[in-house]
Amino acid sequence: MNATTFLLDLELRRGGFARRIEIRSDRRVIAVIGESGAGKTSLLHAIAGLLRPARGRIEIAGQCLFDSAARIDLPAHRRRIGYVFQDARLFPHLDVRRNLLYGWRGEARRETRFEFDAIVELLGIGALLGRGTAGLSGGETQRVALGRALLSQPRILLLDEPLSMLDMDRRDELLPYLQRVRDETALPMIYVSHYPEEVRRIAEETHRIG
Ligand SMILES: Nc1ncnc2c1ncn2[C@@H]1O[C@H](COP(=O)(O)OP(=O)(O)OP(=O)(O)O)[C@@H](O)[C@H]1O
Repeated sequence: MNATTFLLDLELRRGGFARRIEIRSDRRVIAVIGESGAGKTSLLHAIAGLLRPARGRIEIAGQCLFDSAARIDLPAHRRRIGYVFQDARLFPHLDVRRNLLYGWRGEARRETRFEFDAIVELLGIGALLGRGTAGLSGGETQRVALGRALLSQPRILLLDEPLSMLDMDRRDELLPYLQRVRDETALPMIYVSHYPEEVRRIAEETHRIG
């Protein structure tokens, strides 16, 4: 991407917590690192429309999602964001296939860029489709969560410490899938982590907050 991909200039407030965050980057894949409590998750929530900044502007890939001065505040469902949480948050009452299909509804069906079969192949989850979520390993769970996020046909992908619940061996297993998603989807991505060595394998540029 040639133009500025990420233009984030905002002030976050949450209870007694207040933080100004300024990130400007023309890279497609950036990482945000910082100590626990620095505001990384809050930043992703603000981008996703789950937390309203006290003031500021959020522009990603040329689209303005929030601008307090211009009174722009797109509702969360119109921001077209794929969000992968630390703890995956799969639906326990649905099998893997239905978890994936949950993302692929409504608007996402009308504008399909990431096809079901292609995503299943990309993430290597074909053998899991008929299974419940309870018996999945941590790495399998996160791959399904990634698939669900991609099938919602996002324009932006936000990853909040997707490896943090995994032990070292499982992290090494999941990383290549994250790299495939990065390389094959061509989506702007923000990758949040505590660990500089992990983000070096994923992101083109790292921003520290806090
Ligand atoms: N719902 C809330 N109400 C009040 N304060 C909150 C709320 N959620 C988070 N905070 C506070 O906001 C600050 C930033 O939290 P946030 O979760 O964004 O940090 P983080 O950098 O993602 O931390 P971690 O790496 O531990 O996940 C913390 O001081 C936290 O206690």
